[in-house]
Amino acid sequence: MHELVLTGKFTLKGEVVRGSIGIDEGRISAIYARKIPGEETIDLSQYLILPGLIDTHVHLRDFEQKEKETVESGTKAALHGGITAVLDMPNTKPPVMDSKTFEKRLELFQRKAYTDYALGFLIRSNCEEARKAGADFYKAFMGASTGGIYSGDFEGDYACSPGVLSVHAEDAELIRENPERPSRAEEVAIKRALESAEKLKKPLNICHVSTRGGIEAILQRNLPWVSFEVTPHHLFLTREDYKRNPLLKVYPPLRTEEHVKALWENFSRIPIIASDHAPHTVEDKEAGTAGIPGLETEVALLLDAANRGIISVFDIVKKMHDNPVKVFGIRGRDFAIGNEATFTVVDLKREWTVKPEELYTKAKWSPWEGRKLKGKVVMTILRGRVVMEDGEIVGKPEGVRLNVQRG
Ligand SMILES: NC(=O)N[C@@H](CC(=O)O)C(=O)O
Ligand SMILES: [Zn+2]
Ligand SMILES: [Zn+2]
Repeated sequence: MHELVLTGKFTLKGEVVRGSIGIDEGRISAIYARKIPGEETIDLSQYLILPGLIDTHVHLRDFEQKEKETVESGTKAALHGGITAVLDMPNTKPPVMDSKTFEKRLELFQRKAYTDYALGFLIRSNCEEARKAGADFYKAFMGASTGGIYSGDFEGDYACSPGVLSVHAEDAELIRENPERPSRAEEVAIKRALESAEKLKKPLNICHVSTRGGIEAILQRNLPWVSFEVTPHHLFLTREDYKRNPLLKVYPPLRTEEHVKALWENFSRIPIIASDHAPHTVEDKEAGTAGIPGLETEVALLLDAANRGIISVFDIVKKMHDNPVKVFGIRGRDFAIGNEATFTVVDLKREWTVKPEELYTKAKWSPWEGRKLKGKVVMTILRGRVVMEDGEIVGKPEGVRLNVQRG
């Protein structure tokens, strides 16, 4: 008799299977295409059980920017949005650029994280410290974004990275000369990053790709050790939305229809969808800071797109679970016997309207305020424990550090 049994439909190797998942001590102990007895059974037959989704690009701020977001508020927002693990970006205040600050951030997450987590380290001519920190992944900026830190020698920083390097690819010179950050600032930076990747043959993950030239350059080069992310805002919004709502200022900027079309033309070859959850207070946004919150809407936007037939639920699993696991070397998270019983449960039929007051993020605004979406995350399960149900966070901060192959 299993401690817990989930009954319902779940995705398994590209199929939707109706059956039961047996869970013991937080791990998957059985997967059956029929009902099985359990001390406790949760009937999820109306829903679809996905492997615990992972967001590889979030800014949880905290430290000296608690008013923008804290690890607590940001990871609660993640659970609310069906995200079971976050990769935390190091452009914090102070930035995570030395091993002491890295240790401090690790200790903060151990106390406050409601989701599992992997922590980043910002590389900029600090190779020694990067090695000492033993971070879960590394981050470099080729041009200034929030926090203003960027590499003087990107290739040198990339060469030094002890693990997977995520990169913000906008050319420093071009964005200095053109503050509106034209698409060529991204395209030039991506091409330069690909030159370095060709030479160094080390894992590189290009963040928030937003342009035709950018995505086509990566796909043409087709280097197996280069992956990339696309955000929901660059898929579902355009420059026209920004003209109507200045809060939608973000780096890289929202693009014209032409670029958005290129992302959709190549959608099947996008490895990772990540939110780039970049919370700022409304005051800061009105003062012109760049960044868009996305943790609590990203999965629902994709479910809504699945209901409209433009993507499939398997795309969500591939781009928010399977590929993040592969690219960042995350262990123990695959949907298989013996692995962690961590799931994102969705109701594909649920229609709802995005309301700022229902958000857990401190950034109490969303580009999709008032938007009616079909598809919602209804439950998040972490190692066999229900931690979010129908919008309520019912767990405690029991997130753990992801087991990644460390640099
Ligand atoms: N994307 C943004 O516009 N801002 C991000 C930084 C980043 O991802 O470049 C932030 O931290 O605010
Ligand atoms: Zn960035
Ligand atoms: Zn970012």
